[in-house]
Amino acid sequence: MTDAMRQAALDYHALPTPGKLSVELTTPAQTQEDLSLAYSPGVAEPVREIAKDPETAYLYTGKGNLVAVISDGSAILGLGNLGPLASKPVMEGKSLLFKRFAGINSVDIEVDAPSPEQFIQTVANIAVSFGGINLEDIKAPECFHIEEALIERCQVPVFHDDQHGTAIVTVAGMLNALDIQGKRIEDVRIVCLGAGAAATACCKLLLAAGARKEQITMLDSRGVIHSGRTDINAYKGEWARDTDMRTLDDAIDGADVFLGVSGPDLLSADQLAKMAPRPIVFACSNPNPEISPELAHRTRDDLIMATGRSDYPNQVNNVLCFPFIFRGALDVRAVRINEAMKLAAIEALRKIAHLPVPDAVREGYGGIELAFGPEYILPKPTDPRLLPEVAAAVAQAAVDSGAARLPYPQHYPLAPL
Ligand SMILES: NC(=O)C1=CN([C@@H]2O[C@H](COP(=O)(O)OP(=O)(O)OC[C@H]3O[C@@H](n4cnc5c(N)ncnc54)[C@H](OP(=O)(O)O)[C@@H]3O)[C@@H](O)[C@H]2O)C=CC1
Ligand SMILES: CC(=O)C(=O)O
Ligand SMILES: [Mg+2]
Repeated sequence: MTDAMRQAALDYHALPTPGKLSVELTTPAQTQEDLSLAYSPGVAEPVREIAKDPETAYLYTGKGNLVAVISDGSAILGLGNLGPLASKPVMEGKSLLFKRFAGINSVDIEVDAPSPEQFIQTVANIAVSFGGINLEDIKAPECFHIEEALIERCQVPVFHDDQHGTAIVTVAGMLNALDIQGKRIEDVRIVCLGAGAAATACCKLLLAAGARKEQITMLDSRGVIHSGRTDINAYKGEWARDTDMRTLDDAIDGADVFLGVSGPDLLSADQLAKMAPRPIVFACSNPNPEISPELAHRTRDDLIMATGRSDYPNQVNNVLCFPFIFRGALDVRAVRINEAMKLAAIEALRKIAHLPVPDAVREGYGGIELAFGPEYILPKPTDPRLLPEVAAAVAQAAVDSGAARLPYPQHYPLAPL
């Protein structure tokens, strides 16, 4: 990042007021009468109603359109465990994206918890305030138990975005990229660099989409996850292969797909050069990918290259999922976000990428041509069709799969924001 860009990023966060969010009122609060309705004595009436019937909280409070973005700061982007306070800009950023793209009110909550159990207890204790819980940037393996426990304990959808949001967008982009490269998911050899939250969920969902487990080689910071390893936890153990490969150098030879969800600059030009013809490289580590697009394109001209960033073509980033999957889930008051809802989101994302791109979207990206192909495998986050299409697909899947507590919304399809 240039010095000018770094300063612009800091200024963006500092000005015109520190941070990226504020709270606004939705009801009048000017007169004595307003105050006696908003606060004492009027506020006692909805209190009594909610005490009698908790469902009325969705009628008398903002709960139904409020998602908490919650982190312990243990895996902030690809920057590592920098603690809860340092994660706040990212969590505010996720809240910004919820509001901007799906009209969902969101608050960021950074939890300084000395143990996963205390984190779980803290989130479970406050979950009643929200329509949904978006867990963010919590490292593996703790994130798996944390999410499972919270799904069990909370009455509202709990979704670890780095696992499932990332996996949904990755699979949608991968299926489209494979089509362009003329390859079938059943046939391709996949190398996944990283064995944490994002990697595990992406590989699971790739399997659900048709990939074959024996064709996936996963690596952590110590190399290939193989059956001889005695230093791996049970989550990694699920991916252990009976193989002589030990390093990325070994694994990448002849691979069709590189999925990077690990850290910066870990795939070299030589390694990329050894991949099969027409390879697919998703270098998704943020802010710096496993290989820079410049180097990748200099190295070979037959690849499809994607990163997690907004400033290159093919952004594979969970922003394409979490605002819209929560919109659909909230609007049918889903009790959970299940596999059917994830698959519906994948299909909706894939489909939009095939449609002509609205001029307004192109203008926001410097007026460049955008059409389905190697440089455009997924819609841009600003595409106004994401909200109506993905939310509708998710809501319908929730209804059909029994996760919804309300019928398919009469006010759907939603108007673009
Ligand atoms: N584009 C997107 O939408 C998203 C991108 N990401 C990116 O994915 C990365 C991982 O995030 P997440 O899964 O949440 O974090 P986790 O902490 O859960 O996992 C990180 C994984 O990366 C591995 N790793 C670290 N360094 C290396 C290395 N040198 N070689 C191989 N593997 C390495 C770790 O290995 P070990 O297990 O040995 O410690 C671990 O398995 C981040 O860079 C993040 O920005 C994440 C979510 C969404
Ligand atoms: C995009 C995102 O959630 C991450 O890099 O962690
Ligand atoms: Mg994240």
